[in-house]
Amino acid sequence: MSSSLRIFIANLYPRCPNPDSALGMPPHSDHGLLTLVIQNGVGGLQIQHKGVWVNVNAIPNSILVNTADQLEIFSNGKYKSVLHRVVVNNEKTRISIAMANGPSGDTVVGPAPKLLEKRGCVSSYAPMKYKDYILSQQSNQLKCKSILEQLQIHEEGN
Ligand SMILES: O=C(O)CCC(=O)C(=O)O
Ligand SMILES: [Fe+2]
Repeated sequence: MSSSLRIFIANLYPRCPNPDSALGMPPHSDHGLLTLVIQNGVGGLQIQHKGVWVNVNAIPNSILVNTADQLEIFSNGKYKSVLHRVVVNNEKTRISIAMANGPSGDTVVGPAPKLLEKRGCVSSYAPMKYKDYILSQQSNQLKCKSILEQLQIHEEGN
């Protein structure tokens, strides 16, 4: 991969009078390889672990690194992209800055051939051009891992 695509996202979650009936950001996984996140010390980010939403209590002055969809595809599922969401609270405003890092938009991403060869396994994901992946995800309005699931190849008879 000779170049990369980096998307800079600034998120503002104002305090909410009724936090139990609102979400700052719905459950989703990020489209790239790795996402770097910094935030203003106000919690709200949660990741799904074994079906349960877990608070991410960010360490002050740290950069959080989230695994994203192209990494899951490239590693043929070894590194799963993390499903996450943001909840709001009625006391403080959360601000976060996310830097999504991926290959160039024209890169067709599929499982790494050498990895498949070494492990003697078949591809579990259909290849797709990264920019088409982003467009599909955006037209689908952050619905969990729906685009990734569409690319998954399920072996018959298992
Ligand atoms: O506010 C956060 O920590 C998460 C932001 C996020 O998930 C995103 O921008 O994709
Ligand atoms: Fe995200």
